[in-house]
Amino acid sequence: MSELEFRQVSVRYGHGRSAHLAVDSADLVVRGGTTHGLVGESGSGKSTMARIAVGLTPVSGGSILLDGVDITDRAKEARLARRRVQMVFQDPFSALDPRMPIGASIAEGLLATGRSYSRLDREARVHALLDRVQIDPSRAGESPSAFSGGQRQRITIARALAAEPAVLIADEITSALDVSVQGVVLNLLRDLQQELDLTMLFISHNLAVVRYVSDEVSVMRAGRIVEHGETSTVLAHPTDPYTRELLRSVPVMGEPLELEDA
Ligand SMILES: Nc1ncnc2c1ncn2[C@@H]1O[C@H](COP(=O)(O)OP(=O)(O)OP(=O)(O)O)[C@@H](O)[C@H]1O
Repeated sequence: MSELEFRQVSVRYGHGRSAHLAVDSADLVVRGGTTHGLVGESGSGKSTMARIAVGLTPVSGGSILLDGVDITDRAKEARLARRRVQMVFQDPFSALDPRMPIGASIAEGLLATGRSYSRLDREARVHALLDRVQIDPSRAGESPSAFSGGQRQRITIARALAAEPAVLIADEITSALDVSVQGVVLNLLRDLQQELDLTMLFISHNLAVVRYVSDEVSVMRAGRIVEHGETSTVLAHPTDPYTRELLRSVPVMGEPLELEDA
């Protein structure tokens, strides 16, 4: 089981007077085999944390360690380690190439393992992955447009799993979905996390969703981690005023969370 650690990480967008510190000396540890929720209001820096972990955005300072290897480094070892961190994005409609059959998209994910597969092995693996995310494997040749939003999100999860990730980063993966299918995707993710002993960073502004899947939680505000701990403790006894505010202002399943007095 792999551990992902953000150590004193900062990210600055832009230069000079227009520079903006999106992440400010953030520390966060996703323990091996657990799900760590990252919550915070829009613009607090959550997606930036996801993007730096998979190398889509460079860090301006600090390091990100996967089992002790700094994956922000340019060395070959770091690049190989970074492939073991995979991300599932918010929007399943833009995450898949519309011209590519879904089986081919999933097969692309296999490349990150660095192994070579025969055509038969590749097909067998793609079929097994589709089966695992409850999509009929006989539909591997169909394009993404033939599938619903929830099905597409399951296909993107299958693609991420094809890379045999040590760490999965899920960035608002249910927010573009109908409420009716959000539960299906969350349950699938929870099952996969347990089955594969995945280490998962689960980003969402929806506290109900975070509570459902996360062992631990960190709260982000204006680029800083303002509070972290076991999910049940943080949500029941938030110590930071911002967390209390967040809990009060975000309706959870239509109801404000009941807060015990600190
Ligand atoms: N490519 C970029 N260039 C400049 N500023 C950016 C860029 N990406 C994000 N930002 C800014 O950095 C800050 C953090 O953004 P980020 O997307 O990480 O927050 P977030 O918490 O994920 O928000 P949301 O939930 O709305 O996606 C915001 O002020 C945002 O406007």
